[in-house]
Amino acid sequence: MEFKSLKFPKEFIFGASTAAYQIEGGAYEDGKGLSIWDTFCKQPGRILNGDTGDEACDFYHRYKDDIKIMKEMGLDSFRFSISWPRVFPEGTGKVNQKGLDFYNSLVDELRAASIEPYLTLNHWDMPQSLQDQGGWLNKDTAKHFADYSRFMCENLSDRVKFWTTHNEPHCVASAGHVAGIFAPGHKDIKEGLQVTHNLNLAHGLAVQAMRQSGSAGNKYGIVLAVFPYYPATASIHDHRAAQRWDGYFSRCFLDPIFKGSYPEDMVEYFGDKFPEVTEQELSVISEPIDMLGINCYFRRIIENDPKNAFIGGREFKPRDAAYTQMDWPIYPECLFEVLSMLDKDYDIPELYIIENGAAFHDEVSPDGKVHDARRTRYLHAHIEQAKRAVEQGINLKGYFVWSFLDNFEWALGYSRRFGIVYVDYPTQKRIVKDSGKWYSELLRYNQSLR
Ligand SMILES: CO[C@H](O)c1c[n+]2c([nH]1)[C@H](O)[C@@H](O)[C@H](O)[C@H]2CO
Repeated sequence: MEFKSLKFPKEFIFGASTAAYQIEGGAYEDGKGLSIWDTFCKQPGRILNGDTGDEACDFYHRYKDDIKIMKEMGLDSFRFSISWPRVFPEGTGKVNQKGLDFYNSLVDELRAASIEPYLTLNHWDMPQSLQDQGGWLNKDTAKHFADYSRFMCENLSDRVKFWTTHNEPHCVASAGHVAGIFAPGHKDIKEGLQVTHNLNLAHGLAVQAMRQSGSAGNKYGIVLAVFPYYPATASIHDHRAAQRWDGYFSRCFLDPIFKGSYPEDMVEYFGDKFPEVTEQELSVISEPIDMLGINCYFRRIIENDPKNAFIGGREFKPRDAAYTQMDWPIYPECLFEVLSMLDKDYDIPELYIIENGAAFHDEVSPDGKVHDARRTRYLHAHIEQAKRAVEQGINLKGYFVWSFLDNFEWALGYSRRFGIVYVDYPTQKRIVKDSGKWYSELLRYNQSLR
């Protein structure tokens, strides 16, 4: 029985993750306002093949049928995000009732299927109207985010227990404001660091706001991408470069949230580009949270690169590794190593793996099935590492695969498939891949032991 080595505690939950802009579609429907990704996709050259999230997986219309698939698979939980401009077309002020109705119905359908909703409030698709007022560079946006978070909590927290503020704020700050490859497409290091701080502030304000209005027993947190960082060689320059990547991409979020201060080495490294930070703001950012969601797909091997003006390093790709279609090295131990580091260095009540998965070239075979054996092997190997962490006493409470559906992969459009369910975009037909069937068997095995 292959699953004996994947036996988890009874309360451990298995789920699948998605995000609004990547699956919903309905981008201009029923009163939804523009998001910065709606705008970004319309800018020539931004997205591969000129793809957009206009229709995506049409989840906005097909969610009831998709939830039937989730139930048949035996998902314990479904992680999704709220499209802020679908509920607040201008980001603040007037509510779009049809947008709120959609999320109320989504949550009702999930609960009726005995699937635990796991919610993220900001998965990058912020309202364009707030971007027009400076977006995350404007500290008022942090307050608007807290008001939006409070509103959603008031309306859904009788049925939604798990609330996370941001998904990967580092991505919004670095890819969106330094590298310029994600919305809003800015390229300014000082701006990116200010956005880093403002996102942390928005997180803290939102947790405080939700705690005041949400139901007792709710769990509040954030989803961060955390990787193990390795130097490409034994040279001190590569070691320092790896430390800088870990310093910015992990600790410039983990430390203010869990320790109430930014890492001194990073404040020193960025010098006058680092934003002004007050003790009062740090007190808000470090508002205690109940859980941390982790996105971890691989390890990052870093070599020194003075030409990288932001962080002074670049990723090294060893030839002896296997790679996914994202050119990410396959290294299952990344999960155990990240969870062990977090358990050692931070005081975190509960940990969840919110995203882990792989893109491979998938095809529908003549038998009408999708035989994605590499994805099954990837999931098996990584879930084994999650089990290893649980056996070491690390307080890991759940694992969510990225993703439930093939979906819009940001600047790469629809060219990458991460789903355990295949989406034939021209027809929107769903096909549960072999990896989805394997994952379902794993869930059923663990449920049989409860
Ligand atoms: C480099 O891995 C990151 O942690 C990461 C990978 N991913 C993510 N973050 C995002 O949260 C998702 O929206 C992406 O679709 C998904 C797949 O690219």
